[in-house]
Amino acid sequence: MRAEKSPFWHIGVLGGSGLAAGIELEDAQEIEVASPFGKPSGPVTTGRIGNVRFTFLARHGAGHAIPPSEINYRANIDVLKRCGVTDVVSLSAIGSLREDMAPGHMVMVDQFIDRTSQRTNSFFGTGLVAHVSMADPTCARLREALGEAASLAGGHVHTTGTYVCIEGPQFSSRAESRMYQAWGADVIGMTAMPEARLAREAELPYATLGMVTDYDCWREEEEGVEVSHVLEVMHKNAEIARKTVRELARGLPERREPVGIDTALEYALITAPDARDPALVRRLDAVACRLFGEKD
Ligand SMILES: CSC[C@H]1O[C@H](OP(=O)(O)O)[C@H](O)[C@@H]1O
Ligand SMILES: Nc1ncnc2[nH]cnc12
Repeated sequence: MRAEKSPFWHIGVLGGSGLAAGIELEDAQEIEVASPFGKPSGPVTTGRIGNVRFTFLARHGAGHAIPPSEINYRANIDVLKRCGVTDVVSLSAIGSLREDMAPGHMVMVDQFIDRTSQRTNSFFGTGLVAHVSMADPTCARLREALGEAASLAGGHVHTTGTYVCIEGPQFSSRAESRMYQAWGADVIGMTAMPEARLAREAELPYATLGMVTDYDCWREEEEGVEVSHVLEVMHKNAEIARKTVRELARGLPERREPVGIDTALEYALITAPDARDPALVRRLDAVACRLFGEKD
């Protein structure tokens, strides 16, 4: 595993509901990548759009077989890092908690509220403790490039939004939906956490392109959310999502300048070297390759 990031863009794409079929890539190759954190959601597909490399992984697996709580988020992020990705884009179906974020719109999520309770949310633990900052959980540079690309692809784009991540798999009650509004959340989903936390620990800039599929259930006149309706909207939007990825590839500068998130672990490790668990350190050969990987 190379210790330093490539000076060229390599975007990992985590495809969500309605996007398991992936994105169109040149010279595409499907690869099974093993992870010390267990089984990822499936094989990755790696290829190019112009000069930019993309590696795609369907987070719910083939045929959407894996529910949000059972996704092995650690293995998915580890595998993307192992493939050498420099940045991660998440494509997600979301419910809207605001009148002006209508079904069909795109939201460039910049903040999260985490309501999940059953997911392993860190690569670190006993024998190697780390505390990374999550003050700004998404990468402003990547988010802006993705938002620009989504606009060029014909999307109606909201440039910021707070995403509340629920455990699911059930949708929310009306009381919960209104409570999330009162908390200041704009959109709702079930998968961005702990994905965004783990990306940060793996020193990978992360951005979510949320595609609004429904108004959740806070509106009096609205029936509850139905999956068939969510998927119908997602299938209509899938082409815009794929076009967004192509526009992103076109819009990125040829070389990738480093960002602060590339060194997020620099001051995060607190465990003294002689108190570290060597087995845990070995498992972090990709996630923390800059610190524990083989030197070139
Ligand atoms: C199919 S509706 C609920 C489902 O859709 C979203 O998934 P993803 O973020 O992977 O697109 C939501 O978070 C739920 O998992
Ligand atoms: N209303 C909603 N709640 C949670 N996850 C969703 N994904 C799409 N719509 C959603």
